[in-house]
Amino acid sequence: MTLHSPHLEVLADHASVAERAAALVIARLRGGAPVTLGLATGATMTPLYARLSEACCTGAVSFRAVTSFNLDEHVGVPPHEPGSFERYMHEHLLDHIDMAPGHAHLLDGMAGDLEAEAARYEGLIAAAGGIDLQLLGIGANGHIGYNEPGSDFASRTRQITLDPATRRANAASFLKRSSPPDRAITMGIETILAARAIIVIATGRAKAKAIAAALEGPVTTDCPASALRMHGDVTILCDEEAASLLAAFQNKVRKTG
Ligand SMILES: O=P(O)(O)OC[C@H]1O[C@](O)(CO)[C@@H](O)[C@@H]1O
Repeated sequence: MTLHSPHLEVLADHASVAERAAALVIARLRGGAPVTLGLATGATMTPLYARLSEACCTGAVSFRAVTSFNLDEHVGVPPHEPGSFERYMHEHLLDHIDMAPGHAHLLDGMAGDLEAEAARYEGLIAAAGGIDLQLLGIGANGHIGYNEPGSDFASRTRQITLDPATRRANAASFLKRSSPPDRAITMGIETILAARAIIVIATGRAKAKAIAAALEGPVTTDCPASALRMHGDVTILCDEEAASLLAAFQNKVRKTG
């Protein structure tokens, strides 16, 4: 197995990380050639999507030639309900940009046959020629998409049972339910690693352990994000809190401090 060192950028705070990520996405879309994006959800992504929406509004970027595939969706949560990733995507990005109708693909967590839904999605990604640029967040337990610890690095899109820690982290998004959903459908780790380039964004102290394990710990299914070191084109954008447990960051701070 060949391992790579992701390109790491540590920025002051969440706003600077979102600004930098937006600049990278906008640079990729400039010129108007067709681009297939992989999209993530979650609190980390919200300021990035706000900047991309704003940039589209002012004409600084267009999504007309973009096709997108979202990473994951909760099972059994209808699209209109709070906590649905489909609802999140409409609220934060899709309703504010000029993407062509039908070009934004989302997993259907309400599908009766989730295996067929996963196969449909993999087929659509393949038919689109694969993903050019995948945006990723990271869970506090190191998950990417909803590939929880223990997920096979050779996994493709499938149904997964969420960790109790992930369900606790999700609780605030599902206040109208007696408990957050226990299952999701997610692109697999191999599906994610098939993207031609990947940008990971991580902010806040709660992500520091996962970032340190992903970049400096062993490459192991115990930390799904460590699989990113098997990919040759990964950029990690962190704020100082998320980078705080990285030896590489601590050494730099010691030298410049
Ligand atoms: O940005 P958050 O809300 O901390 O979530 C972290 C990651 O976990 C997920 O919720 C699971 O896919 C992603 O949407 C997100 O990138």
